[in-house]
Amino acid sequence: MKDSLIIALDFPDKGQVLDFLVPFGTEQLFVKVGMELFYSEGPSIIEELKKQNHKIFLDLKLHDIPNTVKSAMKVLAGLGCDLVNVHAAGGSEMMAAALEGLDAGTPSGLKRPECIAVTQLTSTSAVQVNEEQLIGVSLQESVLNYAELAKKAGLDGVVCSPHEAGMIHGRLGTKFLTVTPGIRPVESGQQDQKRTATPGFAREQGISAIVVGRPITLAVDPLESYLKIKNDWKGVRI
Ligand SMILES: O=C(O)c1cc(=O)[nH]c(=O)n1[C@@H]1O[C@H](COP(=O)(O)O)[C@@H](O)[C@H]1O
Repeated sequence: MKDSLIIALDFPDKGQVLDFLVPFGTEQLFVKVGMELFYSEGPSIIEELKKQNHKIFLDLKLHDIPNTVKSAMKVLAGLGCDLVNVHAAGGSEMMAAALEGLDAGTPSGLKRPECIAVTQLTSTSAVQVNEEQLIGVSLQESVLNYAELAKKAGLDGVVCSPHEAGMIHGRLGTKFLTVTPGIRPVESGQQDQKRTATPGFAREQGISAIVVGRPITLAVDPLESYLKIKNDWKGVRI
């Protein structure tokens, strides 16, 4: 997990995923399966990606009452993913229940998937936190509050933007994972993301893993884009 570049496989079906992966050959990737792909293909897509030896972040952002999240996590733990997530806004009781479900569902002899909590989505701006959520604290304070709740509940880390990761590591330690989407090389458009940063900025913040979707999946040459972002993220000069 540490220092990973996670590719968001935001595709509508398995056929497009397999086509996308061809140029990567036998390189072991860390990939993210989100709602679109999982809802269209179901658990078989996880099996397929595991067969290809890739590490998997199953991003379903669970957010429900504790009992429902616990039961759902028990099922997801059986799929053999490396990383799963919940929304921190579901609260500390829900996050603790997610872990109970994962512990209960992890097949014996296997490692429980790591579990992280989404703080404030990277598509949310500071203005939206003030004017829509009406929570009375700044975006930064809200992210830190959610991160503290996640840590107290026993989670392994959080999803946040690259701009909050340094603050979170400073308060909660560097072992607590920060996984950051909203990564945009200078030449990429922002699309719906609000709190973005370059891979190089992410490296300077000591972020645990970055998540990159469209700058790779929509690139004319996805492999070239992946390698360029990876080099920038690892600080490799070419
Ligand atoms: O949990 C996530 O992965 C996530 C959280 C968040 O706050 N923001 C965010 O963009 N994501 C996911 O990260 C990916 C980012 O994709 P791109 O914006 O295309 O790079 C998408 O699959 C999102 O669902």
